[in-house]
Amino acid sequence: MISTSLQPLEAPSPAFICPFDQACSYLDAAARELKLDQGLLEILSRPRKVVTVSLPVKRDNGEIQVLAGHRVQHCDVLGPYKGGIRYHPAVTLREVSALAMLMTWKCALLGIPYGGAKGGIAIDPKSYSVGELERITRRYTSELIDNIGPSVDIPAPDMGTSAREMAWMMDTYSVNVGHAVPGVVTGKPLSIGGSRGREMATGRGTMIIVREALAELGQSLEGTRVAIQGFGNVGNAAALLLHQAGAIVVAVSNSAGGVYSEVGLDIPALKAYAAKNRGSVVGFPQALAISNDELLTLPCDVLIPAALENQISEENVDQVQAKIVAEAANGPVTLEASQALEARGVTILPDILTNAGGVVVSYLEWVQGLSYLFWDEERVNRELENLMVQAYQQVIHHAKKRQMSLRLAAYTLGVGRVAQALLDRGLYP
Ligand SMILES: NC(=O)C1=CN([C@@H]2O[C@H](COP(=O)(O)OP(=O)(O)OC[C@H]3O[C@@H](n4cnc5c(N)ncnc54)[C@H](O)[C@@H]3O)[C@@H](O)[C@H]2O)C=CC1
Ligand SMILES: O=C(O)CCC(=O)C(=O)O
Repeated sequence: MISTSLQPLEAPSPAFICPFDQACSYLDAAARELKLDQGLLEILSRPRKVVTVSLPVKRDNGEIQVLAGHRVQHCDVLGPYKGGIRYHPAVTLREVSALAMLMTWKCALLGIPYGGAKGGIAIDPKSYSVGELERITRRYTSELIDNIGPSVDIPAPDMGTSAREMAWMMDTYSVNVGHAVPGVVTGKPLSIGGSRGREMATGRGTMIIVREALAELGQSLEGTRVAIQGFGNVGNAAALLLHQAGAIVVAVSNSAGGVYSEVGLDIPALKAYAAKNRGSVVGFPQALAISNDELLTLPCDVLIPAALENQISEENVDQVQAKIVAEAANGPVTLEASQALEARGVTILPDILTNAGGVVVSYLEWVQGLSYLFWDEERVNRELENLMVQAYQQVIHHAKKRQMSLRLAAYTLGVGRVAQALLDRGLYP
């Protein structure tokens, strides 16, 4: 039997919030601020290369499924394309294109020499066996073989993927070219050239940016009440580091639901519980069950969406009570909701800054690999801390100087650097 999940590129329903349109709106706002030439804006509005491949996969029961695998390369004017690979049922070409564009601005904002890319396959990894996931990942890598490489495009983990998938990608690429090429991916296991600190890096970067934003308000992490949506690689690490720094993590959730404790959750115990329950926090003792919707509107100081896009929208923005929203996920707050929150004086720490810790340590992993010299975790964390704080200071300085939101400031800095590089290179023919 043959089934297919190839996704047609037809227009979505009107209620759909298109992540690519949202990304382009932010780009337009930055372009207006920078007074960018229209032609330059057109170059930046479109991905340079869009690759969609058909992936026939034999399921364990003998069924043949044909999946669609995407890789969108937005811009490589500053260096090789860089960005994660997402396995999630909601993956579409539009979403991957938006996320690729965000990667371009993120890398430029952090001052790391990469362009932006993203990849994805519309599957729920929990519905596939490890063997099936390995076959899918290897086939996807083989299909992309001419489009990736350590100086061309360097994938990394994103939602639904981890060091395990990166190891399969590295091995498949290496076998295809005939020698070991660790630099083709980052976020690898330590045994094949991964970096210490990469697993916690996105959560650590989020903790650093929240800490800096609180300091700006004369506050500290100690005693700050935090709610976190998503308890995967990013949410889980952010929760632990914030807890260790003295914050009170009152609620966390995953796709199955959430848990709440007025006095703060015991995060190490919750991590251990989730590890035994396929990542789910539901049913954790000494906590009240809450829904994902309730988590977003709880009274707290800092709300950290660390799962999917469009979680705070016109539908729930009026009920959000946090004073700071730290976007650990990519695109978790819609454009309209951002404007409503900003009008109420809520600080939004934008995704391209807040979740940049992952790609920063990916860069450090790549640098270590290229120099055949590996650092201890303390050094990795120190370099991460320096780059994150420096980027935060640039954003806050720019926002104050130009009287604009942190998001617009971050975009203006990122887009401005990419535009300047395009001009200096003679428009990148
Ligand atoms: N992994 C990384 O290094 C980076 C990830 N990000 C972004 O962070 C976000 C999360 O990524 P990861 O933690 O890597 O993914 P993950 O796959 O490790 O974890 C995702 C978490 O979100 C939960 N989730 C899924 N749908 C949900 C829903 N509707 N409501 C509540 N929770 C839900 C899952 O159950 C899981 O706990 C994504 O937006 C990703 O693009 C950004 C930068 C780097
Ligand atoms: O680590 C990387 O290269 C990419 C991380 C990523 O996909 C992201 O920042 O959204």
